Amino acid sequence: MAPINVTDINENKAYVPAKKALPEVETESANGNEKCKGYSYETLLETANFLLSRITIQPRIGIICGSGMGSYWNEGSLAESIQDGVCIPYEDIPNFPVSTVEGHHGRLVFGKIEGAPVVAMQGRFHYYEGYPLWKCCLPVRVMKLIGVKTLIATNAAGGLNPDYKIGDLMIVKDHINMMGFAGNNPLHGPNDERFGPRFPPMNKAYNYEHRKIAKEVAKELNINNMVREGVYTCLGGPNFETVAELKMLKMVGVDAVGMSTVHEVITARHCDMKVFGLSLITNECVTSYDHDMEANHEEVLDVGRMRQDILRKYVSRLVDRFSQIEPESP
Ligand SMILES: O=P(O)(O)O[C@H]1O[C@H](CO)[C@@H](O)[C@H]1O
Ligand SMILES: Nc1nc2[nH]cnc2c(=O)[nH]1
Repeated sequence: MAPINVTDINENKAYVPAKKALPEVETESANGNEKCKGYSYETLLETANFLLSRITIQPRIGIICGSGMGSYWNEGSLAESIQDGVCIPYEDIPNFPVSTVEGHHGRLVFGKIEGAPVVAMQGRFHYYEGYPLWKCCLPVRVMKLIGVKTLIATNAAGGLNPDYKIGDLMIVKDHINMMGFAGNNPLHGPNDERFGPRFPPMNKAYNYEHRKIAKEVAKELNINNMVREGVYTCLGGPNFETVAELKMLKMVGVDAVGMSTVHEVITARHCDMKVFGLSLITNECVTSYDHDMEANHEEVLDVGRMRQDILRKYVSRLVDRFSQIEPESP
C-alpha cells in the first residue's frame, strides 16, 4: 500500500505541524511525581508506513482477539480463518511492544474475512504485563493510521451477572472505566488533536447500529440463546477478584469483568473509530464465601477453545455485515 502522510487521517482536524518528531513525548503528570509518556504521531506514522509497505490490502475492520480467541493451538480460530493472510510478528514491527501472555500469539494478521479486508491482532497488550495504558493501546492508533474504521474488540471475561453461563457471549453495551476512576487513562498526557479532541465523549462508546446487527446475526445463526448484552469492566489484574470486590462490582451494574478492552475502546473512540465489543464468558465470578471454585487462566483458554467454532462463525458474519455499512472511500 502507498504510504500515508500526516494530513491523511481525520481530514476534518486541523493539521498542527510537529516542532520536532520525538519518538516519545514525555511530560510531568498532574501530580508531578511520575512521568507520562506516549509515542508521538510521527513515530506511529513510521509504524503505520512500515505495515503499509508490507501489505496489499486496505483493512477497514480491525479485530483484537481476546485470550483463547487468537488460538495458541494453531487451528480453527477466527485468526486462522483469515484468507490470504500475511502475518507480521510484533517483534518485527517498529515501536511495537511484544506479547507476554499465554494464549496471545503476538502478531498482526492481514487478510480477508468473507471477502472483507481486515487486520487482526493475535495477541493484545495488558497493563499487568507492565505496559502503561498508552502502550497497550498503541496498536489501535496504528490501525487508525492505516485506515481502519471499525474496531471489533473481543475479550475473555468472568460472568458476574447470575443469568450468564460459561460459554455465553456478551455484546458490550457499555463499560465502567475503573482504572480511570484512579486517574489511569490511555489519553493521560499531552493531547495531539490529529488523533482526537482533548475531552472525547464516551456515552456512545459501543456503536448502536453494530450492536443491533449483532443481535440480528445471533438470531440468524440461531445462537441468540447464548448471546447477551451487558456492561463490562476492566481491572488492572493480574490477580482475579476477591469476593468483596465482585460484590461491589455487581452493585454498580457490572455484568462481566476482565483486564482489557476499556482503554482500547477509549483510544479508538478518541480517534473516531466505530467500536463493537464482544466478551466470551469464560468463568463464573464467585460472589459467595462458601464456594470451592477458583478462577484460573487455563479455564479461560479452554473455554476459548471450546467456543472457537461459534466465535469464528459469529465474528465472520459480523465482519461481513459491518463491512457492508462501511463507506468505500477513505
Ligand atoms: O482480556 P483478554 O485479553 O481477552 O484476557 C482476559 O483473560 C486473562 C485472564 O485469564 C486476562 O488477560 C483477561 O484480560
Ligand atoms: N478480571 C478478570 N478477568 C478475567 N478474564 C477472564 N475471566 C476473568 C475474571 O473472572 N476476572
